[in-house]
Amino acid sequence: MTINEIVKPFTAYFSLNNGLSDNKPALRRFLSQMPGMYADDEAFRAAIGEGDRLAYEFHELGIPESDGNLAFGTSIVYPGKVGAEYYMTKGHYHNVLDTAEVYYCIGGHGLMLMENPEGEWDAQPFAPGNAVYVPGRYAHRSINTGKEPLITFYVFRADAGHDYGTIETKGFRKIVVEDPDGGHPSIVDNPKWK
Ligand SMILES: O=P(O)(O)OC[C@H]1O[C@H](O)[C@H](O)[C@@H](O)[C@@H]1O
Ligand SMILES: [Fe+2]
Repeated sequence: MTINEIVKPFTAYFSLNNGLSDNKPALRRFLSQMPGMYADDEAFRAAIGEGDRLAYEFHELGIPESDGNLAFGTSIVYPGKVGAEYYMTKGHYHNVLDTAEVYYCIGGHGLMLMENPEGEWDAQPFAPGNAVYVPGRYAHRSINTGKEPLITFYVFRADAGHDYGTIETKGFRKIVVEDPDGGHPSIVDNPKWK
């Protein structure tokens, strides 16, 4: 570790009400930044046509990406759907594939959808108080299946990096859609999965 990578003790504030921090501006992801990621292209075009929507935002504090450091912050996925598919993050693998991550749910309801290159997949429930463990080798995507913002606090080793390309190309095996009878979330095969 070089001298400018030494982090001094500090405290960051994240609101328990909306997940936002005043330490650093959040990085915002609008629907238009996720072309092709939702299953229903027509519904996606229609959604963008009505004016772009903020799908999620997250705080990345800029901790040096070196071994021994921890990256942490909040992620806020807003309620909404593209067609029947709930708003979600892009999702990613870690560049250092065997890096795990913990997400602690502060507010809202949803699912953490995961899959690994071995073909296993899983979905764990986000509800206030739940800490979801994402093991190494699992790509992960947060999905808001509720009516309130889904707010999570995450921690992972800072040198893990993000691999977005694999998911952008292949997609996840599963998608989470609102069931037409009853409005409950259901996990179904992704018709676009490659
Ligand atoms: O990176 P995305 O898949 O777009 O998700 C947004 C963010 O979600 C979480 O907060 C992760 O811990 C971040 O590392 C990630 O960048
Ligand atoms: Fe991650």
